Amino acid sequence: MSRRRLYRLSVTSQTHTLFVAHETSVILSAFQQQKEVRLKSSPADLVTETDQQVEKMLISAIRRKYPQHRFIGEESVAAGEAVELTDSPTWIIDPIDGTVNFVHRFPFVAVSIAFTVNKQTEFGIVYSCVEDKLFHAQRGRGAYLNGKPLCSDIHRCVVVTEIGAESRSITCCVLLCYSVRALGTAAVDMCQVATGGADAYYHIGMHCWDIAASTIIVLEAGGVVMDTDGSEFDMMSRKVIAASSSAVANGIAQVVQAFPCRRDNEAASKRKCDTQSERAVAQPTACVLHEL
Ligand SMILES: O=P(O)(O)OC(CO)CO
Ligand SMILES: [Mg+2]
Ligand SMILES: [Mg+2]
Repeated sequence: MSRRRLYRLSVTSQTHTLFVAHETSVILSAFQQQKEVRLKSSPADLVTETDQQVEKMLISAIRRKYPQHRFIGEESVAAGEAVELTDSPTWIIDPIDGTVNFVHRFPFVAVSIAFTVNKQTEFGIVYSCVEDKLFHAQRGRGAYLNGKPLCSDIHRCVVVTEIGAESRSITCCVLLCYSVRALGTAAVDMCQVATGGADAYYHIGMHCWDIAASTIIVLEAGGVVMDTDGSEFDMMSRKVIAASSSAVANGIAQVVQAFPCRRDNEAASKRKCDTQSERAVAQPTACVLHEL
């Protein structure tokens, strides 16, 4: 199957073409290779050369075309850039969503790209590279998987979330629903809701680059996105429920237990904890390396 996919997306009245083929071929060719792994904010927050390389490639390709646009990129933020979502056209990029999967060759890794103007998401792209599944949505124009329209018409009561250091509320949903799944990539988890493969996704602790693109894909597929407390979704809050209907989303909001979580756009000085961890453990761990 050809992995060269071409997007034609209308951005602020201009039609432009965005190739993601080259960037994703970099991920696929590195997928089976040995990787040098570094830790960021915690032992489960990994980064590889490929994450950094793909983010640089994407940003420089987009910047050549749109020099005035702004960027929020996961690895640029890890390198010290501030997270600032303004009214200016802004690209929110997660070069590899599912880096732990990528390191372990668990075949769910995605490139996630969202584009916002006036803080509103205009379009989102999630490319699940190994599956060769390309999700995209544009505001008001629907959501698509490999070019075919998506709708969220299925109620199978399967919920996706992620189980990690900051995922303290999983047990409440296990008791509530039929079954819980975790694919290791928030972007692909949420796209499962858009396809109807799962009824809902919820999480506290993901970042804007993990969920920005898949949020508009869920909405354009007919789904619902809200804060885990049932209030309006806030891209910077790091709290999200995505569901096939308001009833399902509200049901989850009623049982999710809140816990403190720093906003993405909190001042860098207040994110001291992450920075200290990065300095302390900037080398591979044995538990990761024995798999390589
Ligand atoms: O692999 P990443 O980009 O760190 O994202 C993880 C969550 O932090 C999976 O969604
Ligand atoms: Mg991510
Ligand atoms: Mg990532």
